[in-house]
Amino acid sequence: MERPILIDVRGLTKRYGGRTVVDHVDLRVPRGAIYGFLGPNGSGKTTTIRMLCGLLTPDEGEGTCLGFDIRTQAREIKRQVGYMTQKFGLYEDLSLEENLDFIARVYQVPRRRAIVDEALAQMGLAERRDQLAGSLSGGWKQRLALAACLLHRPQLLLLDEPTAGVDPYARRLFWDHLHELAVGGLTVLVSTHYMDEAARCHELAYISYGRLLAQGSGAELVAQAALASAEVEGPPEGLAVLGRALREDPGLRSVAWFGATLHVSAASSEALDTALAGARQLMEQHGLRATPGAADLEDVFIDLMRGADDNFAKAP
Ligand SMILES: Nc1ncnc2c1ncn2[C@@H]1O[C@H](COP(=O)(O)OP(=O)(O)OP(=O)(O)O)[C@@H](O)[C@H]1O
Repeated sequence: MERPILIDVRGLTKRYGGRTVVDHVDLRVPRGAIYGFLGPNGSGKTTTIRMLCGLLTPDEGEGTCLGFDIRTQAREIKRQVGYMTQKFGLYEDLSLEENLDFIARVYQVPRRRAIVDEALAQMGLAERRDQLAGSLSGGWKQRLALAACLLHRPQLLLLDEPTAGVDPYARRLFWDHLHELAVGGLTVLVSTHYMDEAARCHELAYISYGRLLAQGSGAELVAQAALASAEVEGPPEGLAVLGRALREDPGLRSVAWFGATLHVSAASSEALDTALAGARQLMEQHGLRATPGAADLEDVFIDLMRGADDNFAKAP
């Protein structure tokens, strides 16, 4: 069964001082989706997310979020949105329970005490309820922040780089929790720079210089990009020499160390073969071997980033 569309917008555009920072973006997000926004710093991810949920009015474009008009019904949308910003916005010198209780009061959450208890239990924070928020590690702070923005039972959750600087295990727990919430019908828009997080999203949008360059599931984006890849193995000194040589080759899209191997990708298998054939002598000299590899999301995003046209630079 097709899931209902929760966000449906067309032509979203935002300009600041003559610069178009979001440029005619179209998006459809189904209910219960975890939708990831990727793109370089300053590419317009946060601005797009804020326009989608009524926090910012677009200069052009139209559409609905949660069935409400993003231009005229922003107030109704905001009531049903939970927003977790990049900075920890809770009170460090209040306990976990006091923080949640305070937020619940601000939102006038009914059955406040029961809801706060439930939130502490759900996030595995109950045992730490009396601990000061300022004494939590990064991963626990993120969990507390997530608990806080869910207290008023939003339909849509906006997460702006929610786990920056958090260790992989805490990140995994955080994401497992997001998936459980999504199964329950919550829709999540999340911006991230982490490839492992991108891979955990149901759908992705890649934005560069305000333009939506690619959209789809991780597997679809990898297939659409149709990059050809190879892994080169051998002595590290040889790989370093080869890496420097291949980075000068305009036929290649990326050359990067993956552990003890060099990962090379190109727009087509012909381009990859040509580049490796050109380096054959160097590879033989250093005892290096190339085997076919698989392009991944990181290759696709690096490729999109390098191919993007800097329309910001062209602004008057
Ligand atoms: N209120 C504002 N006034 C002027 N320029 C702004 C304003 N808000 C954002 N911008 C500019 O718009 C562009 C897009 O910013 P945005 O925060 O949406 O990018 P982002 O992709 O979320 O970046 P990051 O990954 O660094 O968080 C940037 O160049 C930024 O400087």
